[in-house]
Amino acid sequence: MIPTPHIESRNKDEIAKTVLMPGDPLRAKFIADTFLADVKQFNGVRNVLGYTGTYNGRKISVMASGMGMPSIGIYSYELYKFYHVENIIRIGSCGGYTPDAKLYDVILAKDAWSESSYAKVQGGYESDVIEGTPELNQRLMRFADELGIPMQIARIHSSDVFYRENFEEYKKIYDKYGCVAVEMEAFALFHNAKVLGKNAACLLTVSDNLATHEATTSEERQNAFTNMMKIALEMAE
Ligand SMILES: O=P(O)(O)O[C@H]1O[C@H](CO)[C@@H](O)[C@H]1O
Ligand SMILES: O=c1cc[nH]c(=O)[nH]1
Repeated sequence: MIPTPHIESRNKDEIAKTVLMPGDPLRAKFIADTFLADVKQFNGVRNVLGYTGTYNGRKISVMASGMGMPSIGIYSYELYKFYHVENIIRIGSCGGYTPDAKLYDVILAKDAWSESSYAKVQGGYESDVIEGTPELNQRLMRFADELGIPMQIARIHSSDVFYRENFEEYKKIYDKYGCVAVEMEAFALFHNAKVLGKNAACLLTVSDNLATHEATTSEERQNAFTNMMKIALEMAE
């Protein structure tokens, strides 16, 4: 069933087996412009930009997910199911829940805890925790090591809500569930990978910290989180 309602490519070979997936379409463009050669744009529907190119001669794609679980739920499902994508690596920004999470730190999500109904509604999944694919995580840990980039492996919180009325709630989520940072997509991505027999991982860069109130700018979130990009790009086939 291609093209899909949200991806305009008519040829599944235009998309690599491994797709890097930032939330921000302009972060996807930055990665294509900065790191890839022989770049071809395969999606522009709704400005959710998608590109395929080569990294050190190896094929890889990068496409935005938009923000939130409904959005990454659509794009990751279409890529896995209709374009035969095998691996999706989310490369996102996150808010630190503890002062130990410093701006620009890279976190690999071992698993995601969420109060979201996404997995239950999509596939009857009852638990509130879903793991990333351990084999992908092993590879990403090795790449980070080889590149000399420090990376923490931890549980994260996937939230449906960016602006909580009760701001202090994050402290309870840290204490009770051990989530070191918050973002808004990994739980749905991990679920889609699980139900479709595919692989998913989530690399995050700390863009702000709820405990210390430090924050990066929107421009830095778009263009400056290059360490996680370099780790993820090593996944090129
Ligand atoms: O920087 P991205 O990948 O969009 O990730 C984070 O930033 C957005 C919120 O500002 C949410 O999508 C959240 O998950
Ligand atoms: O979802 C997110 C991403 C970055 N910072 C936050 O506080 N929340």
